[in-house]
Amino acid sequence: MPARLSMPKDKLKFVLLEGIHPGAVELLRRDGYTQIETLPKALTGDELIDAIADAHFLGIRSRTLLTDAVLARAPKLAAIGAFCIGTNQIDLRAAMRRGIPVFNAPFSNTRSVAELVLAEIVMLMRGIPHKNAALHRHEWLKSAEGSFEVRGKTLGIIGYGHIGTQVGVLAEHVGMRVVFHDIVSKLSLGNARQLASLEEVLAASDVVTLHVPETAQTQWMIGAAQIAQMKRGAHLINASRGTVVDIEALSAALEAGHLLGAAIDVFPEEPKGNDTSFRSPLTRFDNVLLTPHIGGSTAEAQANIGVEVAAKLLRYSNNGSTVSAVNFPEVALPEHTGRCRLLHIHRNVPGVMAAVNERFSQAGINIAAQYLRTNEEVGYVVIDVEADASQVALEQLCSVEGTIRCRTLY
Ligand SMILES: NC(=O)c1ccc[n+]([C@@H]2O[C@H](COP(=O)([O-])OP(=O)(O)OC[C@H]3O[C@@H](n4cnc5c(N)ncnc54)[C@H](O)[C@@H]3O)[C@@H](O)[C@H]2O)c1
Ligand SMILES: O=C(O)CC[C@@H](O)C(=O)O
Repeated sequence: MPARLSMPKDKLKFVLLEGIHPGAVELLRRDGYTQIETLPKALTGDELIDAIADAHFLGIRSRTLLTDAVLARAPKLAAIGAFCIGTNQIDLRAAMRRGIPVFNAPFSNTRSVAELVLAEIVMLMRGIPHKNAALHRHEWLKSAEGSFEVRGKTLGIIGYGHIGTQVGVLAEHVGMRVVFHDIVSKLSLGNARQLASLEEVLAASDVVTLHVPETAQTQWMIGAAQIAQMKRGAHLINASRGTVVDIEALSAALEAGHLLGAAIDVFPEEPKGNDTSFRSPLTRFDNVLLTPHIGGSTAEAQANIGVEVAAKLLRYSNNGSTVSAVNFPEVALPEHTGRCRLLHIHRNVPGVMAAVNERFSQAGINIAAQYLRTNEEVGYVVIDVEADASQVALEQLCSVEGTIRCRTLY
């Protein structure tokens, strides 16, 4: 039996920004969704608000800022797909309070970032950025000065999560010693060692690479004091978030020769798209390898992310499942063939579920199945009823005090 949604699939609008992989569009179309708007870049201000005003599903990457004020202007928004790992660009709590689950791709580009970082370690240790820049200016710098093998050197990883662990494994394969710092006690892979503090890792490493998320704690966590704790002649790599490193402090350390080089993929201010120019104090340094936030931008990663996140949005739209949502109670759901499925998102306050069940009972509606998950603020209940009861059931549900959102799938 084909799915009957609260709105037919061809009335539900997807808006996909920031050049999301065409595989996502293909998957949505194959599932019967026809209203899919795509844009190659991020939007801000009125342009963003206009684009999402009547969207039911929104797909973004790292450059679209979704604040509570922006979400308030998207009253129909049912879910957000972050087609990347980081979700710091979204006010996750505000989205949750508005009944909007957010889905991401927690590891589809992990390997791509790790491979880039491994390559950067080798490039930096050999002084390649500097020599490459010189050759482009017709200067011949054939010299072994400042050029080292990575074998036997120490790599310090800050943030030993999905990416950090992969980087550590790859680095050990080329003979590096790996130490790391994480706020959580972690299982070390290979011979990696968790040191007692950030300071110890900074002091022990020939190359320091950052793989923390953007949080209040990680904002500017590498400043002048931390760089001073690094060995003279060490290298710094940042492919995490631009707000983790104080760029002025990094520039000063490069200027003073305290650091021999750096590879930076992420910046405090990044252009919204490829038609915008890039400015940074780091462009003046030959020994800094600059990349335009492409750690995760490989054909493989983008194709996988496109399909992974689109599939999560489809599952929520068609089935109600919130499994792997980053900001929402997770409800895993079986198929509901032959029945009508109602989704009810409510404030998690006493009496809501009692009111739901009482109303169904008074209206003589039999509940075939009920699934409930809550967190400290929000409850998400999914109720299956016989198809002929769907309209009455939806009316009953939507009028319960504390309701944030409700809709019917069948
Ligand atoms: N450059 C790119 O294109 C690119 C691609 C993917 C991800 N990223 C960034 O990399 C980040 C890390 O990705 P991941 O998949 O490894 O995330 P993850 O959540 O698997 O790992 C992050 C690790 O950092 C640790 N951590 C958190 N706060 C810390 C702190 N204050 N000090 C030390 N450790 C801390 C966590 O405990 C965790 O182990 C993402 O959040 C994203 O911002 C960038
Ligand atoms: O593709 C992007 O814009 C972000 C990539 C990366 O920073 C991520 O968080 O996955």
